[in-house]
Amino acid sequence: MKILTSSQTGTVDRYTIENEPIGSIHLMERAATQAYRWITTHYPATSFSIFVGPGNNGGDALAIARMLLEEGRKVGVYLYRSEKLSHDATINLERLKAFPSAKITDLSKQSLLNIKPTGKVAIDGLFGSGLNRPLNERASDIVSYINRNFPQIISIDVPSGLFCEDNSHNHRVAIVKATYTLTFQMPKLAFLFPENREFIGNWIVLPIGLSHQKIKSTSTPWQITTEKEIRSWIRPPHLFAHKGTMGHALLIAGSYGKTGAALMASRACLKSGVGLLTAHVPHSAVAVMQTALPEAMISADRSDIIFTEFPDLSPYNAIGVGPGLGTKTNTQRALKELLKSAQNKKLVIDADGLNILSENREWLNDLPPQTVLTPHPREFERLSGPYENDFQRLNTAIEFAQTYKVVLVLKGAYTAVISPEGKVGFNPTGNPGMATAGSGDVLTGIILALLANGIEPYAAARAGVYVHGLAGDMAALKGQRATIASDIIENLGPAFAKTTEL
Ligand SMILES: NC(=O)C1=CN([C@@H]2O[C@H](COP(=O)(O)OP(=O)(O)OC[C@H]3O[C@@H](n4cnc5c(N)ncnc54)[C@H](OP(=O)(O)O)[C@@H]3O)[C@@H](O)[C@H]2O)[C@@H](O)CC1
Ligand SMILES: [K+]
Repeated sequence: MKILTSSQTGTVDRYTIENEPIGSIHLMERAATQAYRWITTHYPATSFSIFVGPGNNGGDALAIARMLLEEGRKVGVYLYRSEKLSHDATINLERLKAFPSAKITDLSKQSLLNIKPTGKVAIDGLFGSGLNRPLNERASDIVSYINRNFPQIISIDVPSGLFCEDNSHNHRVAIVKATYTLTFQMPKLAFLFPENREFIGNWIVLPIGLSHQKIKSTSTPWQITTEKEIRSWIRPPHLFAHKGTMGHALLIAGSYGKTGAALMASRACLKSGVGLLTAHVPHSAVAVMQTALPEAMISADRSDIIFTEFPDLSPYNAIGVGPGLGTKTNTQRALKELLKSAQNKKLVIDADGLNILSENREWLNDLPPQTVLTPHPREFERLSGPYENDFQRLNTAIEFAQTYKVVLVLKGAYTAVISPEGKVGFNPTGNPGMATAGSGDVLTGIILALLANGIEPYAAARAGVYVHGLAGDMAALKGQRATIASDIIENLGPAFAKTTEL
């Protein structure tokens, strides 16, 4: 699913109006109807305070108010800047006034202290995608009033005061904190940044029939990964598949006390459809690995406790390196050698592999093209330097992927997978229960398997992140809090089946 900027959405909006053809007032009616239906389904017998701004976001809110009145609900309508309403909002205000029961308060003529709220749920239609500057004092006061006085807030299209993309220079105190955001047609980029979570609450996309053709032809670097895409990348094993056609992966992982990382990444890799897996581990871990995971072949390091050397790479289609490695000098040296020798291999680097890279940033220039790096936010900060907010972090990450020609997996809620060309695939699956020890090792194992299968690195990373999240969601059905990495691994079978086989 594409994510467009607010100005691109405006273009699609105008195109739809001209080409469907549909009057803008009818498009507003369609949007308001969708929101009204959602609201009445989820709030069957509630009264509402409806806050209305000067633009078409306000127009939507006025139409919703009328629909609720028609149904016999009690609503109070609170108008901000009634003297300056948009054309379609004016039409909807007139339509609303036709209802004798309409209770309309003009906020420009009232102190907020004298306002009596109607019910406990606010509908926020102050500003939407047309916000073009941070809110002034009066508008900020209204936003604070809403945030303070209503335990539940439903924002129409966008929480008022939030810009759809860049909020670097915004006043964060002047943004509505929605319980639900009912957004039209496509999510907005700002919804995917963890720092905006307190404003957006749960977001729901309501389709309003904007031109598919125009959306398709509008180019954007931002996508949300869909199951349909995953299916096109991962095919179920064909009838004549054998372990040779599914690839041979090499995983370099573990150090004394961290054999678990090697074990979890290996198990996840095997459970993700690799043909053969060789795990290279410190000598002392061999017995544990062979006992716990008889399906893996083992390559033993001459060191008992850390990674210091690697086997001949020619048998392997893909290499994963990093989980539980430690950052000892000899390990660093071995990693440097590995990067040199793996120039024509598919490679995924995680955890301590990334920490070693951040201590030796010049090595980034020597990574094999399209290497997959999977940092969590702190690891990325160590690699790229500090950033001030999530929007800036995304831009830094895009630049980073382009500069070093790598696939960057920026882990977190809505993990962003960035291609060397700067395309971004946000991931919709997963839950907070997955922030648990070993979860990253599991992801490395999955991506390694898909790389060994021969899937292109950008697709392998997006698919890996998606299936990892889905397996985590399935595990969380038995309790988010109790989810551990092994539960994610156990659910890889059903998660792959759902996305690629059923
Ligand atoms: N996408 C679609 O297809 C559809 C979109 N629809 C809906 O339309 C919404 C977009 O409507 P929109 O463009 O009229 O903008 P909106 O957000 O209402 O605000 C603009 C107004 O606010 C003002 N203003 C701006 N910043 C301000 C500030 N800081 N402080 C004070 N004022 C400020 C600005 O005034 P000005 O800049 O001229 O002073 C202008 O008057 C969209 O979110 C969705 O809800 C649906 O109806 C149908 C289909
Ligand atoms: K709004």
